[in-house]
Amino acid sequence: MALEVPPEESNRCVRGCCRSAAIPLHLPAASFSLLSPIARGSESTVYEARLGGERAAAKKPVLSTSDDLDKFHYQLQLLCKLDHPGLAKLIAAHARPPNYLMFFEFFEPPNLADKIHVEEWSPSIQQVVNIASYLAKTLQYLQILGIVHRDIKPANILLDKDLLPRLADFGLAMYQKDIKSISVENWKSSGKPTGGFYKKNMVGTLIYMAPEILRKDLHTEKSDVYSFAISVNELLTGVVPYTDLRAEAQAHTVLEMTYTEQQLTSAVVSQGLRPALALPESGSPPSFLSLIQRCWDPDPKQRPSFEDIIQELNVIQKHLVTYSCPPPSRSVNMSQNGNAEVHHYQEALNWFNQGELFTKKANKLEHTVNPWSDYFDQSSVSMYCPTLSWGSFATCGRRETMEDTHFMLPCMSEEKDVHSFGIFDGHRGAAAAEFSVRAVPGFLKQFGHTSPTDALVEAFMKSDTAFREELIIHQKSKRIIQKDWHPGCTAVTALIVRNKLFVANAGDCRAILSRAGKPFPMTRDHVASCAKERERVIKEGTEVRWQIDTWRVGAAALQVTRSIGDDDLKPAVTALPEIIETDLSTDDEFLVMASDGLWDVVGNEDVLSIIRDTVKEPGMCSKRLATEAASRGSKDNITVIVVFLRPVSTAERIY
Ligand SMILES: Nc1ncnc2c1ncn2[C@@H]1O[C@H](COP(=O)(O)OP(=O)(O)OP(=O)(O)O)[C@@H](O)[C@H]1O
Ligand SMILES: [Mn+2]
Ligand SMILES: [Mn+2]
Repeated sequence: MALEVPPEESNRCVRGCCRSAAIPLHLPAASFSLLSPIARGSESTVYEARLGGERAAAKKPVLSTSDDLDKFHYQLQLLCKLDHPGLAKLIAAHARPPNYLMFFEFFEPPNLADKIHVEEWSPSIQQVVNIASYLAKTLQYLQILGIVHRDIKPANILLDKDLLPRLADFGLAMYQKDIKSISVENWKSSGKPTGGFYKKNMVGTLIYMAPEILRKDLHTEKSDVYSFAISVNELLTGVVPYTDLRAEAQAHTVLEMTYTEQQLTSAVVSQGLRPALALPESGSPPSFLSLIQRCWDPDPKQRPSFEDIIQELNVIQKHLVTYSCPPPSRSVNMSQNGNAEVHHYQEALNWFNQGELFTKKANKLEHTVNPWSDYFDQSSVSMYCPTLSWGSFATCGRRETMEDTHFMLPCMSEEKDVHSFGIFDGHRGAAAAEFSVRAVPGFLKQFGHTSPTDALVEAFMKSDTAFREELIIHQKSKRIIQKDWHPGCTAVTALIVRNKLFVANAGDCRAILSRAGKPFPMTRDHVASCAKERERVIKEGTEVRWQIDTWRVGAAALQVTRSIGDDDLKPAVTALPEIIETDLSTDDEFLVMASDGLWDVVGNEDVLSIIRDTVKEPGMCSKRLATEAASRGSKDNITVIVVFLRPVSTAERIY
């Protein structure tokens, strides 16, 4: 049932200052009923209401002084002028004594603040960017009308069915022209923590206030830009601003003292304190993080406008779409099908192709047909010969994008006794992992005339340099817009030559052998929490700091200490692999290689016993391990390769 709107001349508030042609301003009492309260604020109570048979939200302000009444009329006038899909729309009002009420479109709770902190919703990067972009468009609409909102925070952002943001609470909104000077006192009176989430001694809205406001300067749309950035970062980190601070000196002081408003104010104003920015490892593109930082610049003039923000977010959105999840297990058997399978990954820059091209470009002449064929003494007839079967499984897991890649290159030589398998776990995008999955095996083949160890070292080092050079070329040619983008990947590669197994590792992927029924590690994790690695990185001139929960390397706060790519952290975060070599014997049942998505939640012993309980088919075993990791709560991409090293009996295969 539609609400009837009286003719415009008579559709006015009691004072006559608020008018509308579309929104009824003095509803008959019988047309609405207030149900239960949704929220009780310092200045109003919001009720769920029925209005003309529809659900609505009714905001009933606390009106104790004539000043409050003036504000009500100001707000109503302003709301009558607004119509935008990003707003919680005013649908009716009752602007006559004794009942002053505003009715809004109803949005199912929770609001964005409760969604993050009560429901503990952790949105994907795409969702965060979408919300930010939508919100920026709404704020640009307000800015064009000359309106500043002045109370942007997650508690004032409602969510529609599609989880798109609807900006609410125009209690502090003003026309820019009406703003003379706003004192901190005005702000405080409106501030209210949402639920019990803010630290007791912290005033709600204070944490979203730009330094110039805290200094009692004028509020401009750039102050809204600041609050926008604080809110977006809160969404990205899931952390209420300033309740979790990095181990920086200034932050320490604030943490250890009782957090008073004045102290926070002065830290924000004079020391440039800001909430902890999301880590690049969370998967946030560096360009997104840099945008947030520029939006909370101390100087309002340096902050981008909403128009700039919208444009930058557009580019980021496009980039995120390009790196969406490729179908799992796509790269399986690529050695046999060659280029045929490459095309599934359509994008401006195909890093798979780039990696493959590079190895061809680098060495057209010499391509070892039978790598390592004469490296081993042919005469030893009694030499043990493992019988291989292999399989893999790769999944995005809970992540939106797939940044793991892997290759399986069984029987890489004609003599059928040379095999190679590799996993690459990308960070800061999938580019390095996609490049390396082609480059590493490509280079490996070329070094068949050297020792397997040298070949592995060369393959890693060459892939690393080639990738970083390629990235720079594309940055120069403007095919990549982001200057500060330094993707990388960890890498593990196994090379089996007859009875010898070599595993090269850089980073935190892992390979273990099941040897005589016990796990036999073939890799060591290269992470900053390992003292030896930490010392090495520091010696190479890059800083390692304890941040949030662990040791992290450099400004990028990387947890791994070796990788391919990560140009900004070279040479400390080296691509030089650590190689472990062993002779295979009848004791060796199988080899398991996986990205850290598995090892984070499933230990070495568990991996062995899970395989023992699974049908002896390597693909099934891989899938079982990945599924187990997902069910144990792994938040990462998961890639598993299982290689059986002994003939698997039919009986074992079935049971
Ligand atoms: N249209 C709506 N639909 C559903 N819930 C709403 C709606 N409008 C407001 N709410 C809920 O009521 C809460 C308070 O609303 P609002 O922010 O407008 O009131 P306020 O008194 O100005 O609050 P504050 O003290 O934050 O200034 C919101 O955080 C939201 O949870
Ligand atoms: Mn509010
Ligand atoms: Mn308010």
